[in-house]
Amino acid sequence: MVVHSSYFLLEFAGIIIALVISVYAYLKYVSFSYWSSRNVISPKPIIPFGHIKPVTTRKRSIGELFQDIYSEYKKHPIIGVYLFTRPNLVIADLDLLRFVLTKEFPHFHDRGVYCDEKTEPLSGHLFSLPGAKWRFLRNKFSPTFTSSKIKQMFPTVKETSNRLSLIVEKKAQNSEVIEIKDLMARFSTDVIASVAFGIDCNSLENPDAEFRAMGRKFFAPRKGIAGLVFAFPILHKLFKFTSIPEDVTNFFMGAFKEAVEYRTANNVVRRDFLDLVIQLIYKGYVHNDDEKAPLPGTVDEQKITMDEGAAQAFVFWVGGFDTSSSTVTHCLYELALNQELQEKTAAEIIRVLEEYGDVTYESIRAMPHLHKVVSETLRKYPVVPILNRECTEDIDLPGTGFRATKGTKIIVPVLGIHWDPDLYPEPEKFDPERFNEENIAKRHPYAYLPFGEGPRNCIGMRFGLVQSKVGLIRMLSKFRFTPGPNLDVPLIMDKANFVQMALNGVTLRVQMR
Ligand code: HEM
Repeated sequence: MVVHSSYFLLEFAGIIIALVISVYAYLKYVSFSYWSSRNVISPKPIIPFGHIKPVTTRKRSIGELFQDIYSEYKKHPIIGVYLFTRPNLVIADLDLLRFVLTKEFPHFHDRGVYCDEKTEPLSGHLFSLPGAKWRFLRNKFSPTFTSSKIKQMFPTVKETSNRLSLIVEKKAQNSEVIEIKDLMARFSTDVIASVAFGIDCNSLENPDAEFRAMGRKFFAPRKGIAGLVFAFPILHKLFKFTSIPEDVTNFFMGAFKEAVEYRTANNVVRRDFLDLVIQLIYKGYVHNDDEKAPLPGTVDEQKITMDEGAAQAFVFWVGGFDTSSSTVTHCLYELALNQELQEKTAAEIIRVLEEYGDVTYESIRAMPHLHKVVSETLRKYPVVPILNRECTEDIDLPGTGFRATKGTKIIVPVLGIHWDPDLYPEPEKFDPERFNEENIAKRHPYAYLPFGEGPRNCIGMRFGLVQSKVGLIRMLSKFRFTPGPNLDVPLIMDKANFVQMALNGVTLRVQMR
């Protein structure tokens, strides 16, 4: 009996060892030889992580991982990496970036991220949709982001910024320390909730408002699986992982449908994103700015569904609130550390506000220094630290000898490029003059990618900039910021978050001017 069971144990151990050796050999000689067999330079992978181990152990964020790889291998135009066993191609050469993002966009028009409209309707949004469906919706929605449409939404941004100012004023009168990141997230939550869902959620006064709570929940890192599902979107389908927590989905679907029904039943017309989405649902196109109905046959009148509308309102919220609030937060942080620059920026703002009477859409354009400061903020802290694309049709990548085949995953290391000392000397230095006309002209246009590039760039760029600048104008025209006692200098970024965000918040002391 004893002899039998020890044979069994030995056999079992032998099978396990043989299995482990076979898997190891397969990974090493098959999976992880993908790049070497195609003569593409690749850092040595760690089995079974490939190159993603520092992210899974929270030593580096995903943006920092690709920054490290770019910095070390940037003399090569393309670099092969593995996210676990999944090959991804990093593009390090700026001309090649232009080729992928713009010139040959039809070969790279997808992101290759999870999207399953049937089981998760909110996942069918512009950011993740592939192919013809993306093109259809991007064409439908582009007219909703023109400057004249954004101008119509300006009063909402301005009114919300007044409320922001009142809240900060109470703190400034006693020279209190405030946590800027959360405050700004509440400001942009209120703006987006109003323009995309028609809801006055007032998270500025009520930090626990449901909209804000749902935002926190959606952006809370989903432990363990985030890196895996980014590398293998198929896991969503296999294991029924949803990309959005169920209660977040129910909340947004409900809020959107209720708002649409209320406006249509009561004939309410407000000049905001929701109104434009309603036009796309009921008419199939948005009115021209001159408000004349288009001639029959001159526009595509194919309507969008309620679910498609809800998914876009959702992505405007996801794409709009954290990006803008992080931008304002990082900017105030840098200005708190550099009082001279803060005074210079405030002086321009105060002078222009006196000239225009108040903050207006036009007054923002009269603040070139503020624009440089915001540009440098987005250079040093690109909220989206990598871009990604998927090759949708085989094509040779010029100057590399490599043919990208359908399905090849592409990564653009934005953080690495923005911190490249050959492009931006002393990259850790905050210097808005990098964005004066002369310096911009000297740089490659693809050396600056905070909003991406090409036909699939950020559709909300104008709105994001307006919202961020109005927040800054309100803050800097009335208040002075200095570092708070617990401020991390330099900022420590949250390694678990895809977007660039300060781990411990940004605490600044605020005083009246
Ligand atoms: C400072 C603010 C913002 C930053 C830094 C930012 C950044 C980005 C970046 C880097 C991308 C990817 C572009 C690419 O792959 O080439 C993107 C895509 C997108 N953004 Fe923004 N964004 C901001 C504000 C907004 C706002 C306010 C909205 C909506 C109201 C928005 C909606 C979107 C959407 C829908 C996409 C996907 C576009 C597509 O694939 O067609 N973003 N954004």
